[in-house]
Amino acid sequence: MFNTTTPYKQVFSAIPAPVIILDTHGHFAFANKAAYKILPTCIPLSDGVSCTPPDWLAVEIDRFLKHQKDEHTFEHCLQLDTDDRHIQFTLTRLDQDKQQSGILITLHDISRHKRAEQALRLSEERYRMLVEHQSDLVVRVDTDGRLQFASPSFCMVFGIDEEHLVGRELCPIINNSGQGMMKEAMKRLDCYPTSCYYEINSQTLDGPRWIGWAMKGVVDEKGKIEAIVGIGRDITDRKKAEKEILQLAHYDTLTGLPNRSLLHDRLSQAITLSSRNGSSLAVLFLDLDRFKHVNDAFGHQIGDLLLQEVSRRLNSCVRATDTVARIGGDEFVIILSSLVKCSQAGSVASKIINAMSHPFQLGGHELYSGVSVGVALFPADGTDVDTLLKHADIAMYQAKECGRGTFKFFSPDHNEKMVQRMQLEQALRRAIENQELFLDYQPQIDNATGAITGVEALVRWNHPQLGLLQPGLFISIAEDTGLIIPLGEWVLRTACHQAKAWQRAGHRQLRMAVNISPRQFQQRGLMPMIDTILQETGCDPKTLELELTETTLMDNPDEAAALLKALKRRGISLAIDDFGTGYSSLSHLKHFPIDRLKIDRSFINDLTRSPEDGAIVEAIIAMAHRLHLEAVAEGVEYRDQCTMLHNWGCTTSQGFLFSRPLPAPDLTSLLASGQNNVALPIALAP
Ligand SMILES: Nc1nc2c(ncn2[C@@H]2O[C@H](COP(=O)(O)O[C@H]3[C@@H](O)[C@H](n4cnc5c(=O)[nH]c(N)nc54)O[C@@H]3COP(=O)(O)O)[C@@H](O)[C@H]2O)c(=O)[nH]1
Repeated sequence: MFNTTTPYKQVFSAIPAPVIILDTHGHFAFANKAAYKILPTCIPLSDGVSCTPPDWLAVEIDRFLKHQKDEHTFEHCLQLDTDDRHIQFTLTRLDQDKQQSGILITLHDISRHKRAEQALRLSEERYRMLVEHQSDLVVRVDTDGRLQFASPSFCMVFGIDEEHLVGRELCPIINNSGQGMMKEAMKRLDCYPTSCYYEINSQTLDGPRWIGWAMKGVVDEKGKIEAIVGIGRDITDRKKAEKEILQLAHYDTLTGLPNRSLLHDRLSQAITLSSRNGSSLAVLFLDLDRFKHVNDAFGHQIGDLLLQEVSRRLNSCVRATDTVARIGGDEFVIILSSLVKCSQAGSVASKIINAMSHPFQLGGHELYSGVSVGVALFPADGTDVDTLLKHADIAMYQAKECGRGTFKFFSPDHNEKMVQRMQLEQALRRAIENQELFLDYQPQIDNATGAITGVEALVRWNHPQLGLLQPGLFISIAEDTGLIIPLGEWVLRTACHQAKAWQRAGHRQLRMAVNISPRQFQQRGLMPMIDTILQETGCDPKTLELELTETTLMDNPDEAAALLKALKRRGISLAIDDFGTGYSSLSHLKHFPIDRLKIDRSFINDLTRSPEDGAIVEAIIAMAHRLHLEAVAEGVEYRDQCTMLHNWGCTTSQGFLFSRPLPAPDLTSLLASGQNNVALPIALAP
């Protein structure tokens, strides 16, 4: 029998581990303090007093004794205070003098370990639930890229039998051509084991789908990759949206051509390539001639069809490696890369002009639309994107000035002119509000009496640095930039105010002629603007005359006729300016409610020396009479010109012979000077 007075007791009392000793009958014989702490209710013995152990322990003791083993371990859960405590019991025989003298029980509190185990189990369960029920695809592969695990979603997407997936290579399943992906991922994860991402187009049971794979390396305790876990998500919709956004950002929706932004990229790349291999490239800037007219006359739908057809024709004129871009309404840019000879650019420009000269059959209409092309060369005309585009644009303007339907290479001289033009444009924007504009008035004379029957208002610009500028220098800029709209409105208002002032001063019949530019005439708000000014100034509409060029009217004859009729209804008279220099269709002319034809001064100039000019002028005057129109001669500088005109029946003249354009106060004095007329050439004097 175990003797508790033996040195064992002292030893066991001193150690911190809980220990219990049972006697040979299996009764409690001793428990140290640590054991009491754990089993205060289960070990109801006072030191030295033997008592039987609880049933659950007695069963285990029996089992131990029966099996004759040296050691027996079991776990038991004890309710201590409010806590459940998991205790591991280890039973060992105690021998004294080779006789069994008792059983030693060591206790080990494994509650914390148990809790951790349970937490792990729960967490695993949670992860399993997540993996098995989520739509993302989850795989784990070994370092050879062979599957160790795949989520049910993966098996479903790729039509794989779950039972036969372990050991299969992942790459052939997700993308046949993606064999290298795993190797690459492995290499990358080896260097940076955090994670990497691939987007792979896979053939799934639902057809081709884009899947984004986030890969993460699983490392062993030595930090070496032992597997890769991949989470895949279907990103097909995102890819589609990205493609659409890219398309919108870089391509013109109407024609499908690259837009300005993509053009910049392509041109920049082409410049880099050309610099590297020492080749040339050309930038062609194209602007359709008369596109606005097509839009106005046939509507925007036909205008759109025209732009689409133009795009097709342009593409057919260049190589597949060249770029055709649409950068605005009717503006296109072409990049011709890797030119062998710069003259090639001219050949392509000619080809384009020829392609555009053929009629377009659109929506039942046969349309014609030419194109003007400007060419800038790399590196001669510029070595960066902006300069090349700017110079090609300038060259295009020059082509337009040369009569449309042509091409021009960029020239630095022309550039100088363009720079001046741009400076003037900037200054012109401020000219109206800075009150730098003013009007001169040139008298129109009755050839029979010498009376001043009217005046033409002519705008001038008192430029703060350049001094007095004539309209020939700035009207075309105003027309091209749209500034003609506010400028024209200012001219009309000022002229009407002046007309009203002269009417008040007694010159009630004095006609005030005002030039209306093509763009002003096409402007939708023209009629309301004229009405407002007439109302505002109180000017009698019967004294107002609008001068329009033939080209202005012929651009869209039907609309022009309607507008002219509306003007006539208000009592405003109408004159065709510079007659003979534009292209009038006589059949249209008879439908226009015109009052006067102003014979262009180029015919008057040589009237006395050129029988041809004389014949033209005589014919115009005769035609005017037959059409019940008045003929007015402009640019009359010599008496004999005036005599000839009078003899042919021309009733009115305007020119330096009578008076140069005058400031309003000077004309007021002239009008007030007496007979309200100017000296007529002697031969005509009444
Ligand atoms: N849209 C607008 N156009 C305008 C306006 N004001 C003028 N203009 C147009 O600018 C062109 C040039 O005009 P300008 O330099 O004023 O020249 C006019 C006359 O000075 C000039 N003229 C008149 N008589 C003679 C002459 O005997 N010899 C000669 N060499 N030149 C002469 O002719 C111009 C008037 O021409 P026209 O208008 O065709 O009657 C000119 O086309 C103007 O129309 C404006 O406010 N708006």
